[in-house]
Amino acid sequence: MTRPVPPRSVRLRRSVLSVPAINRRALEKIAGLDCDAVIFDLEDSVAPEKKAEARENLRSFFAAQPPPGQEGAGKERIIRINSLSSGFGADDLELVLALEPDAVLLPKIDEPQDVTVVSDRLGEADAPEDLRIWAMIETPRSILNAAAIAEAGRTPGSRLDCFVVGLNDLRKETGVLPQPGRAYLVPWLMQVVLAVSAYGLDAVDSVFNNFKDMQALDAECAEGRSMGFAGKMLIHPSQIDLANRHFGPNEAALAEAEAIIAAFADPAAAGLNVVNLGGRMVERLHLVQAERLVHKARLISERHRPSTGSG
Ligand SMILES: CC(C)(COP(=O)(O)OP(=O)(O)OC[C@H]1O[C@@H](n2cnc3c(N)ncnc32)[C@H](O)[C@@H]1OP(=O)(O)O)[C@@H](O)C(=O)NCCC(=O)NCCSC(=O)C[C@H](O)C(=O)O
Ligand SMILES: [Mg+2]
Repeated sequence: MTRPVPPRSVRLRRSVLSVPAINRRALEKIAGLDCDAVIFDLEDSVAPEKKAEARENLRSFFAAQPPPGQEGAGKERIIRINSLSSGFGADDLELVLALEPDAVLLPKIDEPQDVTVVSDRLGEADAPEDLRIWAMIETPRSILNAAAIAEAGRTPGSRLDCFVVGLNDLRKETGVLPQPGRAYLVPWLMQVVLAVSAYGLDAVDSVFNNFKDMQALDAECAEGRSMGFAGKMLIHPSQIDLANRHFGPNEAALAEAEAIIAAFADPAAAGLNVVNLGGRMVERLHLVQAERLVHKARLISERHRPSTGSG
C-alpha cells in the first residue's frame, strides 16, 4: 500500500526573489521588500572567483538577521548552492549547515539521486529537520524525471519541499525560443505541476528576464497562476507586486471561498457532500480549496500587520 500524500503546503510562495549573494547592496534591500521568499544565489549570478566572497556576504547577512516579528523577518530564506560536482558545492553546503536557512536550492537536478544524496548529507550532519530541499527543474532530464524526483520526496527522511523551474537553462539545452505564451514549453511546465501535485510539493514558475516589461510579466504571471504554480521566481524588486497580486487570492476569489465555507457551515448542509450555491454545484472538495485560500489570505494579512515590537 502506498503512503498517503501529505496535504499541499500552504506557505506563501507568491514572490520568490533571487538575490545574488555577491551583491551587498541588493542584500541590504531585502528587509524593505514585500516578497514572500528570498533565494540567496551562490550559483549562476556569482562569478567563480567571487564564490568565497559571496559566502562571506551571506555569513554577515545571516548574522545580522532581525529576530522574528521585526521588519524583514518572516520571509522564507533559501540558499541556492552550486552543484556538488562543480568544485564549489561542498563549501556551499558547509555554509548551509552553518547558517541553517529554511531551505537549500539544488541547481540542475537530473534525477532523484541528486536530491537524496543531499538529503542524506544533511541528515548525517544532524541538520534541523525543518531545513528543507528545493530543486531547480531546468535540465531536459529533470523534466523527463519530474515525477520520479517528486516521488523521492516521499522517502522517509527526505526534505524535498518545492520545485523551481529554470527556463533559461532549459531553453539553452533544448533550443526552445523565448516567446509570449511559452507555447512550446507549456507541456513541460504542466508536467512539473502534475508531478508536484501528485506528491504534495509546491512548484514555483521560472524567472522572467526582461524586468522592464511589466505588461509581459503581467501576462506570464497570469499564465503561471492558471497553470497551478504557487508563485514566480523573480530577479528584480520591481517584479514583486505583480507576482503577489497574481498568485495571491483576489477579492472575488476570497468572497467566493467565504461563501463556500458559509454554505457548508449552515446546519442545513449537515450530512451533505454537495450543495447548491446560487445555481452552482459545490462539493466538499471545493470547501478544502476554499479553506486553503482563506488560510493564505490570513497569512498575507498577518505578514502586513504592523509589529508590536513584542515579537
Ligand atoms: C538584473 C540585475 C542585474 C539588474 O540590476 P541593476 O542594474 O542594479 O537594476 P536596477 O538599477 O534597476 O536596480 C534598482 C535597485 O534595485 C536593487 N536590486 C536590483 N535587483 C535586485 C535584487 N534581485 N534583489 C534586491 N535588490 C535588487 C538594486 O541594487 C538597485 O538598488 P539601489 O542602488 O538602491 O537603487 C539585478 O536585478 C540582478 O542581479 N538580479 C538578480 C539576478 C539573479 O539572481 N540571477 C540568478 C537567478 S536567475 C535564474 O535562476 C535562472 C534559472 O537558473 C534559469 O535557468 O532560468
Ligand atoms: Mg539555471
